Amino acid sequence: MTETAPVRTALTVEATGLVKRYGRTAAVDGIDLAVGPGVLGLLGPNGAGKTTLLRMLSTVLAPDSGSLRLLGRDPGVPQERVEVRRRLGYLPQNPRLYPSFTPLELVDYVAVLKEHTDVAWRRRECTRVLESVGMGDRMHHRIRTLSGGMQQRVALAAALLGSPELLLLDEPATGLDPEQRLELRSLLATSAQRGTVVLSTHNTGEVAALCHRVAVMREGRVWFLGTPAELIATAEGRVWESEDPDPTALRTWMTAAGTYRHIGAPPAGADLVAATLDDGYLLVSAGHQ
Ligand SMILES: Nc1ncnc2c1ncn2[C@@H]1O[C@H](COP(=O)(O)OP(=O)(O)OP(=O)(O)O)[C@@H](O)[C@H]1O
Repeated sequence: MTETAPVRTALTVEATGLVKRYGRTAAVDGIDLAVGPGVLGLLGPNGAGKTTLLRMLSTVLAPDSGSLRLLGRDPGVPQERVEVRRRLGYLPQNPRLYPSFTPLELVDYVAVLKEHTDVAWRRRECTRVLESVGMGDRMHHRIRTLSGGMQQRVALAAALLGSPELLLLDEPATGLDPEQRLELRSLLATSAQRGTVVLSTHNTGEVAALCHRVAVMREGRVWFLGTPAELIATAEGRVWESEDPDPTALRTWMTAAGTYRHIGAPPAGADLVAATLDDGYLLVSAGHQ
């Protein structure tokens, strides 16, 4: 097989006017996105279109319209798509693993699908990625005997195969205990030194700890794209606390201390408090950036 030289570009993802519909639902409704090296977090409420966007970026799903370039290539062209697939890793939401396979067999199978033909390399690489997610001691156990968090780590190992330049992760921390979440953070920080990581999450703490940039999605669109600090800044001066609920607030909730925290347009004399990433996210996802 003759292979063309990989195209190196500062932008790993270049999307313009990306659209994907399911019947009358526009799951992704005209997204423009330019992503370079580092970790990009996708935040958004249920049904915002995060999974659909990640599935398009992973070449699993073709867009209905718009243009998409991944790693400088056009995934719509079969030959270029093969190269892109070799250079990206994808962890789907709720990955379904073959229960009778062992982790080693499963990860090796993914390596074969990526057309890695060197058996010795595959053995080394599969062992390396399984060890990197803390599954080295269980790589010969049947997947059906593993806990949910362990299965998630096996799926993550498969995504890390070949140290991909573009790593796409759909809620990667699902099922992981706090210690494993910390391990995941350092794994992803390492991956981001080599290329681009795009992950969807509902956890703003994860975004604050890990992401260089954050996109807030709602109804199939990106409503905010910037650094976590910039997302916090959208809420500065718009968060206040009081002893009682405030019906003028956009959102109000009770804190652990029993006081009320509000976001929106503060009334005169309001007791303004420092904004957090949660506040910024809540404002933007409510359509009030
Ligand atoms: N295969 C499908 N068939 C029909 N509708 C779909 C399909 N996949 C997604 N949708 C719809 O597209 C929209 C976006 O869904 P998507 O799964 O991309 O959102 P999400 O942001 O990942 O949500 P969550 O946070 O719940 O995972 C939703 O309205 C969803 O119901």
